[in-house]
Amino acid sequence: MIEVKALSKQFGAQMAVDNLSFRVERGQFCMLVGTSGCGKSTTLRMINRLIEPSRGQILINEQDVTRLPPEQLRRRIGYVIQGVGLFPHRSIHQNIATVPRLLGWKKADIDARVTELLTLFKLDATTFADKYPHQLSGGEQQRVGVARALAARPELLLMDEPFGALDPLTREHLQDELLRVQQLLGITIIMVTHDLEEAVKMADVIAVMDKGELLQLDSPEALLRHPREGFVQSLVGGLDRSLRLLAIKQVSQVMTPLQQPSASPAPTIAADANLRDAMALLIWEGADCLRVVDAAGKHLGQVTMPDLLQQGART
Ligand SMILES: Nc1ncnc2c1ncn2[C@@H]1O[C@H](COP(=O)(O)OP(=O)(O)OP(=O)(O)O)[C@@H](O)[C@H]1O
Repeated sequence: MIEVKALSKQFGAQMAVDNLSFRVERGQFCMLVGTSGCGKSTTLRMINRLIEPSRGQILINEQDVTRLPPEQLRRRIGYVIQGVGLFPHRSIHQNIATVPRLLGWKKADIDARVTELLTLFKLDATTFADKYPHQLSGGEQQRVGVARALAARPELLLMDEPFGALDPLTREHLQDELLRVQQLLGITIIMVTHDLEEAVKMADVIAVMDKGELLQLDSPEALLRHPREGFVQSLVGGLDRSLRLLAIKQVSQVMTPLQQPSASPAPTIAADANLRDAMALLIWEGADCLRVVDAAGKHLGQVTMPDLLQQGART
């Protein structure tokens, strides 16, 4: 869906991005990770032409967008940055309506879209539409920032450390929201983060960059199990690699049929919990088996300590 070919950006003598090539399919969530200054933001900003590439091509649906007028291109691409960048003197409604208005949508369509997006992000439309950004919490502002970026149904959403300034709980909550919305809308996302945890949790593919170059592009599991020697290995290869592997799978993916109930009933865990949480619960409860339940509390199966040890092991 989006393909970057031999993309480079030179600032004076410095190669901020050096001969970068990668492809992200429609509906995929791609994370760009790497240390500070490795060229992640520059890459993102070349895709929506806030920065002009020195060399290379960017194809969206096979069309070379480096030849399109930047304003026209940016209306097809949503962009969310850390700290949101909402217009302070415009209401939440006006903020979200920005691009649809530029595109000349009818008022009724704009109103309906604003309400739809606020509802999607669990913000009550009657309460929030007429508020101003300073009347919202950081987490609410960030949700509005994402809603605004999605307003005109862009084919691609670019996000530059969108949750970087939030406290850990709000951050986790918004990560879950974004994943839910992404799955619902099937939108393609490229997001920059310096947080490997966030990348592993959310991405279909992770692109690891260092000094302007792409070192590895892989699924979270492949990256954790087979990191390229050198920088990628030092980035992902800590002792907690096994726990990160557990964090990317859901309990429902590894559960087995429930055995006969034992004398002391096993603790329960939700089918959509991840395996790291299951491991934590087993340790905390001093148990060796958990019963897996759905949202209604119905028993679906079980996971055991040996199942989890196997999933987190080097293979
Ligand atoms: N407008 C500019 N003029 C000159 N150099 C720049 C400019 N923008 C970025 N750079 C340099 O290019 C390199 C890559 O910057 P970039 O912002 O893309 O890195 P990053 O990986 O996003 O870093 P961070 O995680 O700290 O945001 C850095 O060395 C930076 O100093």
